Amino acid sequence: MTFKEKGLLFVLSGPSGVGKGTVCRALRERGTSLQYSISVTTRKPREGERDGVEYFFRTKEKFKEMIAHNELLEWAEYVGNFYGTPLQYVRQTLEDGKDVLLEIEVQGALQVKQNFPEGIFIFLVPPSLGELKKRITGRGTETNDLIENRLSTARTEIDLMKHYDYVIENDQVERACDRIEAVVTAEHCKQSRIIEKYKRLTEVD
Ligand SMILES: Nc1ncnc2c1ncn2[C@@H]1O[C@H](COP(=O)(O)OP(=O)(O)OP(=O)(O)O)[C@@H](O)[C@H]1O
Ligand SMILES: Nc1nc2c(ncn2[C@@H]2O[C@H](COP(=O)(O)O)[C@@H](O)[C@H]2O)c(=O)[nH]1
Repeated sequence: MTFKEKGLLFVLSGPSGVGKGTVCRALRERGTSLQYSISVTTRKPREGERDGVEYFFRTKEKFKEMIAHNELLEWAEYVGNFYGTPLQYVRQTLEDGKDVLLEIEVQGALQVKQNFPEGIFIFLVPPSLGELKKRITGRGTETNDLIENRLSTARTEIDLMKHYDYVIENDQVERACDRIEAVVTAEHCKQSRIIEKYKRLTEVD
């Protein structure tokens, strides 16, 4: 029997405006081994966002069809829009032995945890709630109402961070990236030790 080495699934969540997207972009620029899943959403593209790059932008009807056909690993309604992770991309990439990073909100992350408990769950936190408000307001992409809505959702999300394996502060983008890379390295070491042990225990004399 062989022990096929699959990729690891990392899930990054955190309140709106904490800097998940910024940190993921910085990680990409570093050229780590992580692969990034592109989510499907029913929200309208922001200025500069392109279909198939930041998101696959779809209608509510199409999104519901994807749910009905079991095409999503997880999905959630977040502040009036639907978001979901295409299952096939994640499944195939992990099978190919590559790590995947999902940048998703908390309800979706908890679904992944139920269906894929071997995933590694990271929660990104801001230095303070005041700083979070400053960041989401400073981004200038949402109306005041939506900002308030996202900030009140943030409080509920923070209550759920106890379900995560790691809590990482995004005080500075490069430092947050270092911490995430340290988690990836540690999880790989753990995995290698398990595989090594398995091979030794199942070796034929
Ligand atoms: N460490 C940081 N220090 C200061 N500003 C930051 C930091 N990280 C991100 N920002 C800024 O905060 C704002 C929100 O960042 P970003 O859009 O990446 O957040 P997000 O968590 O992906 O939000 P959402 O969940 O709403 O998509 C951006 O203007 C970004 O430049
Ligand atoms: N459950 C999921 N949440 C997702 C997914 N893709 C993104 N997100 C999260 O939604 C909010 C809002 O994103 P925004 O781009 O509108 O600011 C944020 O927390 C994202 O992480 C997904 O596939 N599933």
